[in-house]
Amino acid sequence: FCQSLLHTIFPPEFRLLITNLVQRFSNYFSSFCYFDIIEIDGFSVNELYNAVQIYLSSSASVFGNRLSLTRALNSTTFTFGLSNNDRIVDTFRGVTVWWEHVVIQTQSQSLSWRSSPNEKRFFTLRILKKDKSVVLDTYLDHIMEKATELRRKNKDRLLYTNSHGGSMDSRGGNPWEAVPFKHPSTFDTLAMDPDKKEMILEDLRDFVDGKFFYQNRGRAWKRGYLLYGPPGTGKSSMIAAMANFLQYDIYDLELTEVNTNSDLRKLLMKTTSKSIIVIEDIDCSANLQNRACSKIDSNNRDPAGGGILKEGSSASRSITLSGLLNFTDGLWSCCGSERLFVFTTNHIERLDPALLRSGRMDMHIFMSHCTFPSLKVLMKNYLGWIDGDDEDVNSKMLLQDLEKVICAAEMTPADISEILIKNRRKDTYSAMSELLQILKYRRSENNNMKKNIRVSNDKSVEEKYI
Ligand SMILES: Nc1ncnc2c1ncn2[C@@H]1O[C@H](COP(=O)(O)OP(=O)(O)OP(=O)(O)O)[C@@H](O)[C@H]1O
Ligand SMILES: [Mg+2]
Repeated sequence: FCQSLLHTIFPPEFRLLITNLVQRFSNYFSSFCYFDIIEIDGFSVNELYNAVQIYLSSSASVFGNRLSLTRALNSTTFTFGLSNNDRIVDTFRGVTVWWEHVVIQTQSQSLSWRSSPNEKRFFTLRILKKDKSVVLDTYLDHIMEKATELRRKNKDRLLYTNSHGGSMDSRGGNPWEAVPFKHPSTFDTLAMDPDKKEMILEDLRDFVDGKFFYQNRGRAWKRGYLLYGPPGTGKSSMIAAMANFLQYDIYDLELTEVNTNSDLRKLLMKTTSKSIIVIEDIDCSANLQNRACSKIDSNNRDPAGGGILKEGSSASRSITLSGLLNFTDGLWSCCGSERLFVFTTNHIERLDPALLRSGRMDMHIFMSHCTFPSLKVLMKNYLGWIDGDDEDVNSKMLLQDLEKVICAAEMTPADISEILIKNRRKDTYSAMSELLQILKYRRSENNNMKKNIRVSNDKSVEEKYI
């Protein structure tokens, strides 16, 4: 009625003025304010619109009755979204906000060769005026952060490798090449002492939650792990389990491909946060005995006392131990945050103490030969054996026998996995009996070998005296 009255009485310019005035007047007395977050801002996509969409998808899946469902390329999960013109309420630090997803059909303006979208989409955020500062100062940042986290969670994680050394590729881009990371190892399938496993998990949880702890103590938000032990004890499997647990990408650094310290630095600068930087078999990767000897003298002679180094050998490259130390602990190491450095070796005694000190390698984890608790995990993995399910006396005795021989057999989890894979079609009891025979055989072999060593040692002592 008011509108038609306006139309008949007032001229158009005057009508606009009055409408504006009424709007201002009602805005002045309303306790709400509104923000429109438009999908396309001019010609570019509004990042905040995408972030809100992802952010709301997490709560929409819980509260919504009618939702849109999408699955993006390279995504591992489905994404829920608000349907057109649907609403949702969210709360943040005690503040309630109302979201509406508005879709307006627009008419195509011209006949052009480019198909233009004929929908205008935006989110409207309605908040109480008194909450404006909370929303603008922290809520929107919280949405952006949460969206980045969800995006990372839903995306395939990547395994990077430096196939071009540290130099930029011909396209001037990233020195790292990536493939989707699909390793299925988890802490559940990892065979190791349960206490040790829990200690590592606790350490990883602490690290992830430690943003403010590290910041307040003036430390770079990074942590170093050294995994050492015989081949086949699960060092690489542990790295995969860590990445799967933390949902991090992995940068597998092939040190022998890197020619100079500056290339090493470039590689480091191109890694992202929330990642694990891995150097496998660090003792074989380069000549890194100590800081001084890693420098090559003018005659290309190994300063540690060795002969002249062959051209192109790892030591004749100019990557040095101090370069590697700076990589893990120097000023450059904090150019990103929330990163783990994991080094593996079969021979910890060959590593320079500088590399092992806390702050560089904060945790030294020994991956041992298979123990009884590890064996239980492997039997669960490969035979579907469940602890406590062995009711009959024979099975219980078999289990006790396995416990007695497992340590003396000195077999790695990789060896035992192979035996269990071969016998996985047999029933659990037969597979375990087969394993017991092999363990007993390995134990007696080990005992004989130790005896022979003792005899030869005794003989050499006798010869010395004669
Ligand atoms: N602790 C373990 N838990 C579960 N599986 C294991 C474990 N150790 C070894 N395996 C099995 O053995 C295979 C080889 O293990 P992995 O590559 O992790 O050993 P590694 O310690 O890295 O050996 P290397 O020192 O030769 O690199 C894995 O594919 C896995 O199936
Ligand atoms: Mg390995």
